[in-house]
Amino acid sequence: MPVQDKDVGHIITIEGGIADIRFAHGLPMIASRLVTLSDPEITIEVAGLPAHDIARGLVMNPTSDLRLGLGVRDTGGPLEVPVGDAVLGRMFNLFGETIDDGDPLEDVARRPILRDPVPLSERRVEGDIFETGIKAIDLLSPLERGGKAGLFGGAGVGKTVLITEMIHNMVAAYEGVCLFCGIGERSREAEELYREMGEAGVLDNTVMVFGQMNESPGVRFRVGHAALTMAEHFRDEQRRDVLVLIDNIFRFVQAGSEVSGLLGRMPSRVGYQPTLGTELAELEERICSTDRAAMTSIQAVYVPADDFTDPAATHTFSHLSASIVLSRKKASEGLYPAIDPLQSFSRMLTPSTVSTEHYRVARAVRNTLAEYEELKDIIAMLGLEELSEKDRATVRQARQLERFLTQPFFTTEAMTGTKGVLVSLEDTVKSCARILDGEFGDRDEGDFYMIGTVEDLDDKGGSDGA
Ligand SMILES: Nc1ncnc2c1ncn2[C@@H]1O[C@H](COP(=O)(O)OP(=O)(O)OP(=O)(O)O)[C@@H](O)[C@H]1O
Repeated sequence: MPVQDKDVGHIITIEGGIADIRFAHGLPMIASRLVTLSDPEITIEVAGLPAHDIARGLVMNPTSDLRLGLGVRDTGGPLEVPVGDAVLGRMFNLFGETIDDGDPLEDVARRPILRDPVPLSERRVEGDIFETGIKAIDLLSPLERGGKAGLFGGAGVGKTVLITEMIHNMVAAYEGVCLFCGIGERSREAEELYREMGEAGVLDNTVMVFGQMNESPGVRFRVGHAALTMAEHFRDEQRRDVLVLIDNIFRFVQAGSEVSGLLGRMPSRVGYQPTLGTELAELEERICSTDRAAMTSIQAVYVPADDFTDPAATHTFSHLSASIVLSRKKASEGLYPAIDPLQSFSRMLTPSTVSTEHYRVARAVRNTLAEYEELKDIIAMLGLEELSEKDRATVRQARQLERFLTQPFFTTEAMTGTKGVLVSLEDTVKSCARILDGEFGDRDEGDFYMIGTVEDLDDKGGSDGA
């Protein structure tokens, strides 16, 4: 389509990642995609209209190629990304360009990255458990098919490892489409994940979208929406279930805060943008299940300085049906996955949704671990010997359970030298019930470390029921 003069403006200021563009004949809409009349094109997203003839935009690409006076064209709508079967097995950036080594996509349907969430009346709550094969999660914070789960933790406690393990365990058996969205993390991780998924042979059902830490705040802020547009197309047009994995949702909040700073908005609580709540809701509310198909999501959430009262963490908590909290203390003791069962929560763990036995065992495990937690102070002051026989038995069982809930991962095999295991929920429940029954008496707690089910204890020797 020939460019009409009325759609063209000129850059009048460039500052940081922000450019002001003067349009002589009418302004573009907020969130419109503008492109420079240069080669290569630079994308600018309209973020504000500070005067009757000026649009203020976020520059999505590196700004070094911009210059004053450069012509800018309004494309008349937001950024668009390709959708449909053509995206399966491919890796994309925010602009919908492929970033793997395959051929570029041509002649594919595209959809705008910004869309309103599905109305409440069309949403559906599933109520089935989504098994992960990871003992500590399936037993104590089961995920919901069609629900949203968060993996919370400070730096380096194992969020990425856990999400990669879930991909490994779930994607091969999953009949729907798996969509992975990387926001603001290391590019190396993206490349590794792509290679691993290719090797595992699950790439055909997978789409990956990345806006990593080296990219502009605008890209990191929008890439989650781009990924959801692709996911929604599978759910709505093809009626296929979708599993959306996001690493890391905190980086989305952080990008929003950077954008807000660039636009000169006054910060709010703890320096975050005043619009944190709405921005997060705009993204999270798009992740939902409908009558057409289920959209399940697992999101890693970085918790700055291990402070769980940080506004980014608390706002994210409120959108989730399950939150799995990773603890630095457990990680430092090598108890991986470093899940803190007392802090983690799932809406699914109720007598009406899980089996009676699962509920009973999960409650008993949690209570035993909670009692042990309370006894720790006394043990530190007086020593284990001062405890009553009953309390000593509780401590013994809790320490066995704590170790039993560790699990060797497939994705860390090369690092730990231990083969990964996947344990069904049924086996986890049975094993924990036997530990709670005291069947393993004084058996060394170390024997329970990094095993699958209690059947594996036989391989470790020693005497059962001593
Ligand atoms: N299940 C596990 N088994 C063995 N080691 C693990 C496990 N999980 C994490 N680790 C160790 O912890 C390190 C950090 O893990 P990971 O990169 O997943 O953390 P993260 O929480 O995503 O960190 P960041 O916030 O920096 O991205 C790993 O490189 C590994 O050494």
